[in-house]
This record gives sequence, structure tokens and C-alpha cells, in this order.
Amino acid sequence: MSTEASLMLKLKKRSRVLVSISRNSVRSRKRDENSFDSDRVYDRENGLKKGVNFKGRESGEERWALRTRKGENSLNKNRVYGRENGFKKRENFNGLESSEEGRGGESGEKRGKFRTLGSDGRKKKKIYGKEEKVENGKLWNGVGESKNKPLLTKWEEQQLKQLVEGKTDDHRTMWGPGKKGNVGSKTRHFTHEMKDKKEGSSFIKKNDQDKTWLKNKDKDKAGSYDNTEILADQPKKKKKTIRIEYPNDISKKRADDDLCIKGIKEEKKKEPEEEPVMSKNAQFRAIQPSPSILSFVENNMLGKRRLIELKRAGYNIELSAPLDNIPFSKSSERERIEENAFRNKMEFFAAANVSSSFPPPNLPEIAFAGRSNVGKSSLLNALTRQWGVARTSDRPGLTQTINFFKLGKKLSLVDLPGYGFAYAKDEVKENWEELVKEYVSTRVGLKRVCLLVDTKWGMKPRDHELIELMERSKTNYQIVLTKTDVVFPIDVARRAMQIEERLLGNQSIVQPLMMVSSKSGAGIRSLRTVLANIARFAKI
Ligand SMILES: Nc1nc2c(ncn2[C@@H]2O[C@H](COP(=O)(O)OP(=O)(O)OP(=O)(O)O)[C@@H](O)[C@H]2O)c(=O)[nH]1
Ligand SMILES: [Mg+2]
Repeated sequence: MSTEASLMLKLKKRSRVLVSISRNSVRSRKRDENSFDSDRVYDRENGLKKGVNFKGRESGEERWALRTRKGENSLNKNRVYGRENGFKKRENFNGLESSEEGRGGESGEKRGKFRTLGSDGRKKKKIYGKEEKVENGKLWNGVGESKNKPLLTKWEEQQLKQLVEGKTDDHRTMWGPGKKGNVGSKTRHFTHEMKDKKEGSSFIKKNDQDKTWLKNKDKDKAGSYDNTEILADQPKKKKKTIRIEYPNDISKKRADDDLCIKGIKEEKKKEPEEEPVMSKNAQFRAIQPSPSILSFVENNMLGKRRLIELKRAGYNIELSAPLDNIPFSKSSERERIEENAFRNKMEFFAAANVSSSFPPPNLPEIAFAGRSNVGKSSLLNALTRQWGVARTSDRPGLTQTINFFKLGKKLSLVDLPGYGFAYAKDEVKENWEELVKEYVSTRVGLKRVCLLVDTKWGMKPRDHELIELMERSKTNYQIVLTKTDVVFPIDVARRAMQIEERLLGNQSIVQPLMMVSSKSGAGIRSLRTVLANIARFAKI
């Protein structure tokens, strides 16, 4: 609660006490009231009707007022109504709080307006202020003569005085005529001003021209100026605008959004523009395969193909690896393999987990290397069309030793353990990798290493490690894309292009890059032909 509010509450309480006392002793106090009324001053100046005939209220009207108007009862007798210089005198809260007039101020006067009665006892109009009289050179309103306990202590008077003199921020006690404050005050003041002008008052004109009254505070305290001056002297208050926030109010939504958008845009502008980094997949999709690779893929029916397409091409889809057969052949038996070396039976004859276990290099060897589960063992079976000789599994890491297969008397096929991810202990896998590196780099009789790369995933760092090793050891290697049947033909060609470009400068690489599918049999015949030529010209 603000200081003013507490003071006003206190003032109101004390006024009620006085009212209750006066009610209980109306008759006993009537003598005093009459004697006090005799002291009132009613005068007329300049031919204008002056104030209120308060004597008319001493009998019936005043009793009525005592009954109906709490807080004003005992103090009505202290009111002084007057006009000066032809103006209707208005008394506001300020007029009550000066040391000469303020004692005994009542709550009713805070409103600054009183019900007035004419000679016929009816309500005529509302007037503001009260009359004063000058006695011994001092303005006196009769309040100071009250023998009752003063309503306010000295400190309270000081506080109220500060409030009235504009040293408070509480706007509720301020009247800002024509400038600020509540609308009612403004309207009221405006009415007065217009009326004053109508009556030809020279005071306001003088006031407009001369502001020296601001310096004359003694004169102000005496209340000898019009309230217009007092009100004009009030400190300016900012007009408070109350904005009611409705839950569905979207009037500022666009503005807020715009601010947010602007903020985001500014932040985006501040950030340095980064070049969009293409993902590996996007880079792969951007590869444009050469026409020769594309034609090779189509001629060998590489890539994902529908069974109906194989049928239309004349291949018996009931056979294993149907594309490795002669089209439109009615034989259910394995078609005759064109290369003699691969017509021979594939026989397992050695397995080694250490280099000392390697068999003597009596035959030219072709090794199949690559990551685990890339299809090494499956490719051996597909090349020889002897399914199940080399064990296969969809579980990576099945082949854990170097397995040697004899293909007749002229060629040996070597199934290497895979590297990379495998269901095996790290130590075991490390041994595999070391064994494979030792084999490809040191093995005498090794004529070629088929480095198998999964067409879907491409080359991995371990593949490059092995390539570097073979480059250093000058081991001939050839890239073989496997499982081409799981990707689209265009992607087979893209992968081939990608790897060829990547390994373009390598010395030990053997061209061309091969593309096969052990499942569909695509590209197997081409690879068989290439490998058969090794066996044909190889010399130990
Ligand atoms: N779709 C499809 N699957 C294949 C192909 N080649 C092999 N697979 C499958 O891939 C899985 C792994 O084949 P493996 O031959 O065992 O692979 P690996 O490289 O020997 O694997 P590790 O011995 O563990 O190194 C098996 O389930 C095969 O059926 C192929 O060309 N196409
Ligand atoms: Mg294997």
C-alpha cells in the first residue's frame, strides 16, 4: 500500500469516528454548530451569486446531510464557500492540506464537490470548493478552531503536503487539467476554463502571460490563486495505456514473426557461406559411366535383373547361375565350360594359418582376397561350377585359414580369409590379416590376386591397405566386383567407373576390372576366360 493510500485510509477511519460521535450527540452539539455557523462568511462580490446558503441546511437539510453523508457530518460546519474575482471557487484536495486550511480535512472534501441546496431546499447544482474568510491577515476556514484532536499528525501533514505539491508519483491524487490525469478531472477543468473565459476573466490571460506565480510559494500556500494554477503546476505524468491481452489476439503475431524471421535472416547472413558438401552417396550418383562399361554391363546382363528378362534371353532360370550357361540349351547338365582349366575337378589340398604351413609352390596360383563375406568362396564354386567345394556362409569370418584348391595339374585356386568385420576375436583377425599380407607379398607362384569388392559398398580402407601392399610387392592384382545382382545395372557401371578412376595410376593393377555375380552367373564366363589365360601361359 502506498503512502498516500495508507494516509487516506487513516483519514477515513478518523472521520468515521468523528461521525459516530456527532451522531450520538447531534442535539447536544447543535448549540456548537449554531455558534459555528454564525462564524461563517457568506458574501457576494461583483453581483455574482456567492457559494451556498449554508444556513438553509442548519435545520432539516443539515440533519438530512448528517444522516446521509458519512464523514462530512461533523465537518460540514467547517466548510467555507467563496468566490473570488468572479470565479467559482473550487477546492480540491490541495486546498485542504495547507497548514492554514488542511486541519480537519474531511473525506467528503477529497472529492472536491458538495451537494448544494437552494433556498427551496432542493438540490440545485454542484459546486467545488468552500468559502474562506480572512481573519487577521490569514486565510481561515474555521477548521483551525476545532478543539477536537487533529486528524493528522505533523508527519502525516508533511506527507500529504508533499503529495499535494507533486512530490509523489501516485497519479491518483493528481489532477492534470487539460494535460493528463483522469478524464473526469480534465473535463472538469476544461469546463471551468471555458466558463471563465466566457465571463471575461482576466486572470487566466494574466496567468498565461505571467508565470511568476510559480516562484511565489507563500502566495500559493495561502490559496489565493485559482486551482487552474495549481493544476497546471502539477508534474507531468505519462499517460498510461493499458493493453488488454486477449488469448486469441494475433494482431502482433505477424510483427513478431517478422522480427523472428528477420533475426534468423540476419544470423544466416552473418554465417559464412559454406559450400555444400555432397554425401558419398550423392557423389556416387553423380558418376557418369563410360559407354563401353555400360555396354559391357548390358551385354553380360549384369546388375539386378528380373527372371522374366532372363527367360526372354533364353536362359534356364532353374539352373544355378543361369547366366553362366549357353542360352536356349535344353541340356539340364552343366554346360561344357569353354576353358579347359576350369573343366577339371576342384580339389582342396591344403590349409594354412601360418606361413610355414603353406604348401610348396608347384602350381601357378590365383588367390581370391577381399573383405569378409564379399563372396570369395562362392566365386570359387561359381568359376568351377562345383557348388559346395569351398564352404560358404552368410556369416562373415567363415574362412579362417588360407585354403588351397588344385584345379587339375596346371592351376591352383587359393581361398583367403577375409579381413575387416568378422565374427572372430580381434587377435585372430589380426593374425589373418598378417597372414594374408605375408602371402600376397611373398608367395612364390602367385600369379594374380583377385581383389573382390562388394559392388554395393565399394572399396574400404582395408582394401586400399592391401592394394598398397601389393603395389609395393609388385603383386599383380585385378579388381573383381561381386554380388552385382543386388544392385541396378547403372550402379554396377558407376562402381566400376569409380574404382577404375581411383586406381588409375596404380602399377600392379591388371585391367580390365571384372564384374561378376556368383548367384546369377553374370560375368563368370568372362572372368573364367581371363583366369584361364593365366594358367595357359603361366610358368613356375
Ligand atoms: N546375391 C549374391 N550373394 C552372394 C554372391 N556371392 C556370395 N553371396 C553370398 O554371400 C555370402 C558370403 O559368401 P562367401 O562366399 O562365404 O563369402 P566369403 O568372402 O568367403 O566370406 P568369408 O569366408 O567369411 O571371408 C553367402 O551367403 C553367399 O550366398 C553373389 O554374387 N550374389
Ligand atoms: Mg569364404
